[in-house]
Amino acid sequence: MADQNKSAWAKSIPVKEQFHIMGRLMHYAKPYRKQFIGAIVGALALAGVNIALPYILQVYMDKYLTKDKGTVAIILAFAGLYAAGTLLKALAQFVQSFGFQMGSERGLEDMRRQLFGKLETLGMRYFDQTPAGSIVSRVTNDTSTMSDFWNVWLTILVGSFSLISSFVVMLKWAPRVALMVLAFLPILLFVVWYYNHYSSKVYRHMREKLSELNTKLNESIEGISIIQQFRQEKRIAKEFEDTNEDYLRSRNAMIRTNSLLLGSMINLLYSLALVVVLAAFGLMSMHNFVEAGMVYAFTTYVANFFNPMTNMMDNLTFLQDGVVAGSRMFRIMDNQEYAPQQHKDASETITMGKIEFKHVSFAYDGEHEILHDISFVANPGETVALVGHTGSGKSSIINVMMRFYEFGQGQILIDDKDIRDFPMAELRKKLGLVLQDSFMFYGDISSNIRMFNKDITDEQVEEAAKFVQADSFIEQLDGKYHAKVIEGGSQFSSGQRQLISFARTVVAEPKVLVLDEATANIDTETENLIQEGLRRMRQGRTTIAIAHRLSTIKDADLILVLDAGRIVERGTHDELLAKHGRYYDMYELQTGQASLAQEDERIEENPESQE
Ligand SMILES: Nc1ncnc2c1ncn2[C@@H]1O[C@H](COP(=O)(O)OP(=O)(O)OP(=O)(O)O)[C@@H](O)[C@H]1O
Repeated sequence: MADQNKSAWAKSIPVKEQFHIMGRLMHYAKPYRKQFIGAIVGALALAGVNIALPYILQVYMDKYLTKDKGTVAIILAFAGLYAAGTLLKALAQFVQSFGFQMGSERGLEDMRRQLFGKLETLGMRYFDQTPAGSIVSRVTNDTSTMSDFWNVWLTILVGSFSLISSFVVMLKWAPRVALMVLAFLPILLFVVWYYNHYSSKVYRHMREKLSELNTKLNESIEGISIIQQFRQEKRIAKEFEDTNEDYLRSRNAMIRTNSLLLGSMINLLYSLALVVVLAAFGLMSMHNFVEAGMVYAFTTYVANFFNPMTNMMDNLTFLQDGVVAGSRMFRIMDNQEYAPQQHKDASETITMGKIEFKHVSFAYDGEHEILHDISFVANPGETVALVGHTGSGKSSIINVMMRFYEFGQGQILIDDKDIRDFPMAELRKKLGLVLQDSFMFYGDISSNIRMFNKDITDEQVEEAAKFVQADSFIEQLDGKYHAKVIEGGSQFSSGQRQLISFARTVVAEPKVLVLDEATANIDTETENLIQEGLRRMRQGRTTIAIAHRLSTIKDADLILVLDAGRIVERGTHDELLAKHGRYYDMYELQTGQASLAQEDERIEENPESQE
C-alpha cells in the first residue's frame, strides 16, 4: 500500500515539475563547477584513450606484425605507447571519478546542511504532523539517494562520450558497417527503457521494505522498556521477521530482474552486433583485403558502443528516485507556513517582563479551536499559575506564548508591545522555559548548563548550579562539571535533570520564567531541592507556571482555572477557595481537606480566634 503511494507519487509529479526539480538540484552543483568540469575533461580524455588504445594495436598489427616489419625498437616503441595510453586511461578515470564524486558529495553536504537548518526553523506544527522517522529519512536516505542521482549523470556522461566517439571512428573506417551497428541503438534504447520501467517498480518496492525494516528496528529500540514491560518481544520479533522476509522476497525479485535483463540482454545484443560486423567484414574480404588489426579495433569499438548501456540500465532508475527524493526535500525547504513569523523590523527588547493575553484564541490545525478567548495580565515580578484537568489547554497557552505555534485571534503583549515586535532571539533569551522533562544533549554537564554558549563562563555555570542547589549532586559525579552526558541524559534521574534545567535557565538570566511543573514522582529530598530552586528562580521574575499540584502555587498572584480551553475561574488561592467552585473541588480532591486547610490558615493568621 505504502509502496503504491510512493510510486503513485513519483508518477504524479508532472514532467514539467520534474524538470524544474532537476534544475533546482543542479544549482547545488554550481559552487563545485571546477570539480565537475575536471570530471568532464577526465571523461573526454577517457573516451579519447579508449579510441586510441585499439588504434595503436591496429597500427602495430597491420603495419608491422603481419607485414613482418617489426624490429625490437618498434616493438618497444609500441609497448611504451600502449603503456603510456594505459596510464593515461587510469589517470583520466581517476580525474573523472574523483572530480565528480567530490563535487557531488560537497553538493550533498550543502543540501543536508540546508535541510537541517530549515528543520530547525520550522514551527512545531510541522513536527506534529510529520513522523520523526520520515524527517530522519529525508535528511539521511533522501540525501543519499541524491548521491546515486548524481552518479547517473556521470554514467550518462561517460556512456555518451564512449558511444559517440566509438561510432564516429567506426563511421570513418567502415561507414556501412557502422550504420549496421547503429541500427542496434533503437533496440538498445528500448531495452534500457523497458528495464528501467520494470526495475524501478521492483526497486522501489525493495526500498520501501528496507524503510519498513528500519522503522521496525527504530520502534523496537525506542520502545524497548515498554516492549519488555508488556512482554511484546515475541510480537515485535515476529513483525520484524515478516518484514525481513518481505525484504528478502523483494531483493530476490530484483536479483531475478537484473540477472535476466541487465547484463544478459545487452550481451545478447552485443554478440548479435558482433556477428553482423564480422559477417559484414567477411563479405567485404571477398572483394577487398581486410586487415586483421582493423577488425580487432572495430570490434573493440563495438564493445565500447555497447558496454555503457549496462551501466546506464543499472543506474537510470536512480534518476526518477532522485527527482522524488529532491521533491520531498524541497517540500521541507520551501515550507514557510508553519513557522510563526515576527514582524520584519522587530527590534524591541524585554525590559520589565509584563505579559498580557488579550482575547487569544488558537487552533493547532488552524481549524479546531483549542483555546478560546484567553485574557490575563501578569505584571512584572508576579506569578500567574495555570491549573486545570488534563487536556484543558495549559500547555497550549505556553506553546503560543513561546511562539512555538501561531495563535489565531487576539493579542499577546509583552511590556505592552505586540509579541511579534520582538525578535525571536530576544524572546528565546528572555523567556526562560523549564519543561517537565528537560532534554539533555550529548556533551558534559557544563555544556548542558551553558547550552553550548561560549560566552558563559565556567564560574557563571557553577554559580547557577549552586543557586538552584544542583551543585551537591554534580560535585559527586565522576568528573563533576565535566561528567559525560549521553543524548537524552537518561543516566540522570528526572529530578537531577530538572535541577540541571533550572541551572540552564538561571544562567541565561531570563526576565520571564515559564514553568511546566513536573508531575513525575521525585523523592522528598530532591522535591524539596526543586521547590526551593523554583522559589529562588521566581524571585524578581514574572512567572507563568503550569501547576499540577495546587499546593505549590498557593502564593501565586493570580490563578487561572482552565476547562476545555477557556478560563472558567480566576483569582488568588484564597479567593478561589472561598468561591467554592471548580478550584475548590480540585483542591479538595487533591488534599482531601481543603476546608481544613482553610481553617488552619485562618487560625494561623488569627490565633486568638481559636478560643
Ligand atoms: N500538538 C498538538 N496538536 C493537536 N492538538 C493538540 C496538540 N497538543 C495538544 N493538543 C490538544 O489540545 C488540547 C489541550 O492540550 P494541552 O496540552 O494544552 O492540555 P494541558 O492542559 O496542558 O494537558 P496536560 O495537563 O495533560 O498537559 C487537548 O485536547 C489536546 O488533545
